[in-house]
Amino acid sequence: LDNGLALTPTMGWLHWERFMCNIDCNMDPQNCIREELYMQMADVMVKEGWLEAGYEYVCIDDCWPHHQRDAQGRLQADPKRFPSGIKKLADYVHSRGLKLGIYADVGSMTCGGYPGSLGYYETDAKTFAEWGVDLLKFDGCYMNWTMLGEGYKNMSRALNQTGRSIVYSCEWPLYEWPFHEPNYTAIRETCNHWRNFADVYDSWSSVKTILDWTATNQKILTPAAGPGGWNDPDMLVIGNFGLSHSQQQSQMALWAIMAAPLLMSNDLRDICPKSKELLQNRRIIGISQDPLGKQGYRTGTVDSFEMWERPLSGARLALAILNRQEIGGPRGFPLTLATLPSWQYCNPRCNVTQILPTYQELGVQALFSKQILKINPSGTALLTVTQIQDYSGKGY
Ligand SMILES: OC[C@@H]1[C@H](O)[C@H](O)[C@@H](O)CN1C(=S)Nc1ccc(F)cc1
Repeated sequence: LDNGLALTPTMGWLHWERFMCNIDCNMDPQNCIREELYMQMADVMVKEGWLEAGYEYVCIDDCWPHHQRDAQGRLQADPKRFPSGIKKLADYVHSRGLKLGIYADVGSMTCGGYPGSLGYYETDAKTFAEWGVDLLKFDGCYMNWTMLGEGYKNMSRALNQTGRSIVYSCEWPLYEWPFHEPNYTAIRETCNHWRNFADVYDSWSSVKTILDWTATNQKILTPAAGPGGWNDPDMLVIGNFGLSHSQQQSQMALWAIMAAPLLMSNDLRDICPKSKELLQNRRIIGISQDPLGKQGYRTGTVDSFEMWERPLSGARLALAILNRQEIGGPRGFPLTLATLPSWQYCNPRCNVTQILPTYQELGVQALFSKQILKINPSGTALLTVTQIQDYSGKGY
C-alpha cells in the first residue's frame, strides 16, 4: 500500500499467540487482556532496549472491545478491562515513544465474537484515527468470501480518508485461499502487510508448516513483497515455551530472510536472556530491515538441508541453511560458494560473515573454497556474503 508506511517490515509486539483471549482478570490479572498489559509491555520495551532495536509497535489483538457499540455506533473498549479507554492508552504508548496497534474484523464479528466492522468501515476508521491508533490488524472472520476484497479495499480507503498514518495489516489472502488463488497485485495495492496462512503456534511443527507453505508458494508470494507491502507469516514465538534455542534461531533467521514483519508474541516482562539477545541481534535485524526490500526464497534442499537466500543492498546476499534432520547431533554442511545459485557474488572472491548459530568472520573466500558449517538438528546457519568490488567499484 503506497501510504509511505512499512517501507521495511513492521517491528513490534502483538498480544495474540501468548495472551490469546484471556479476559479473566479476576483469576489472572497479570495476563488478561486489559490496559495494564500494554502499558507494562510499553514500559519494558523502552527500558530493555526493544524500541532501540527497532520494535516500535505495541499491538492489541482480538477481545479488547465492549460487546456493544455505543449510541453513536462506535466501537468502545471493554469498560472494565480498559477503564481509561483506548485514546488514553495510545497517549501513554506515544509518551513512551512507541506506536499503538489495534485489531478489528472486516466481517460482522471478530473471530472472538466481538463486534465486526462490516457496515461501519468509515465509523471505525474515524474512531481509530481519533484515538491516535497507528496500526490496524484487520481480520477476516464472519465475512462472505466473495465480499472480502471489497471489504478490505473499503477499509483501506476509509483509513486513508482519516488523514492519519495507520499501518494496515490485512488477512485477506488467508481467508481467500480456500476458495481461489488471491490477486496479490490488488492485495499489495490495498495493504501494508498481509497474512497468507494459518495462525502460528508455539511449536516447531507450526513454524515448519508455515515455512513449507511459503516455499511451496514462493513464486506467487515473493514478487508481491517490497517496500510498503510484505507477506506476513505470522508472529515470532521466540521467548515462549515450545521452541528449542536452535529452533528459535531458525525462526528468527528465516523470518529475516522472508522479509516478514517482526511482531513478537511473548511476555517481555519475563523472557530468557538468550531469547532476548536473539530477538535484539542487530545483524539479523539488519537483514530483516534491508532497504532493498526483496523477500528471500528457498533455493534448494540437499541431504535434509534447506538453502534459503535473500538479496540485500550493497552487493550482499543473506544465506540461511536449515538442518531439517531431527535426529542425531550437529551435522556439517559443506558450503561451496560456487554451487550457490547466486555464485556471482563470489566471482572471484567475496567476504563471508556467519551470524548464527554464533558470530564469526569467515573472511575472504575464493569462489571454489569450501567451508564446513556445523548446524544443529532443526537449527540454522545464517550468513552474509559480500561481493568484493575491484578498484573501479565494479563487481568482477
Ligand atoms: O481471534 C483472533 C485470532 C488472531 O488475531 C489470529 O492472528 C487471527 O488469524 C485470527 N484469530 C483466530 S483465533 N482465528 C481463528 C483461528 C481458528 C479458527 F478455527 C477460527 C478463527
